[in-house]
Amino acid sequence: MSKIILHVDHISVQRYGQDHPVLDDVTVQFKAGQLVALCGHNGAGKTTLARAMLGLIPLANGTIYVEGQPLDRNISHDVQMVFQPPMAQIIGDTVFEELAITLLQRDACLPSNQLAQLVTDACRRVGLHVPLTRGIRELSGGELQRLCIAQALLSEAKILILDEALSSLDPDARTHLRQHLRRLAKESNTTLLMISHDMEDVLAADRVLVMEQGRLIHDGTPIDFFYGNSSDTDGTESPCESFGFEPPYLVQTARAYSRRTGHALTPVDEHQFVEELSNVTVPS
Ligand SMILES: Nc1ncnc2c1ncn2[C@@H]1O[C@H](COP(=O)(O)OP(=O)(O)OP(=O)(O)O)[C@@H](O)[C@H]1O
Repeated sequence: MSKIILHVDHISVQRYGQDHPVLDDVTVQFKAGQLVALCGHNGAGKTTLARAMLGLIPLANGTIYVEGQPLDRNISHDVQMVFQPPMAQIIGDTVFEELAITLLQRDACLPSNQLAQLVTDACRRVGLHVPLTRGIRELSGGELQRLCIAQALLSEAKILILDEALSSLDPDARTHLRQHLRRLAKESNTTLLMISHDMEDVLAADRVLVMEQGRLIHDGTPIDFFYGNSSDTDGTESPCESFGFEPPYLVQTARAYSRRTGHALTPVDEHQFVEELSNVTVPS
């Protein structure tokens, strides 16, 4: 069983002049190697939770532990965030410079041939296929997002927070990068916390967290979230709908099929949908 990397233990955050806490007694644990989606309507407290996990916000109550140690300034490099807008975190002039700076911060004596290889590998891992000499200002929005994710992965953080980091990508690039992130989480044993309003992002995650008015109100798998009790074929609302989100087209189609035929399908991607459909026994 993978170990607990980060433990948010009953934390509350109170902003000056506000009656209600912005985070209200939030408790959640994160294991290594998971892609976790964090969703919630505007103002629910998602970014505040992320910033608290980075150690950037004073807590009114509770403690955050990273690998069992209370979070403080000395160990906050274990948690990294891809900020919005992405340019806010860029220092270098070219793709190579940007990634080399991060690598050299880790090991200032890296030989140049190894440095070049590691930069090339980092770009490949996130699907950034541009010359390493390309100027940062010449990158498209999607390429810049990939560069920021590559940089955050090179920092060897144990928890990487992506706050709406896929939002500027076109739908194809978004689908591709989502699958990539899922693989990266497993391969590098990094926990990726993806803050998103996009239900397609949520569908691709291993786990779904939902926040409302500063509280964590749901923690489960995408199947729980989108299909609820999988034996329901009578149109009962799923948690996704009851929290006020619109399920992705794939989920709506599968649920319509289940209601109409009485065969409960719970796919989270197209391949699974086809497989589940092909296993349905049709009465002769
Ligand atoms: N620096 C601040 N000072 C006072 N209140 C703040 C501050 N930052 C955030 N808030 C308030 O805290 C609440 C939660 O904000 P937060 O940005 O965490 O929500 P969110 O879920 O990330 O929202 P969104 O989806 O709109 O980005 C909001 O009511 C917001 O107005």
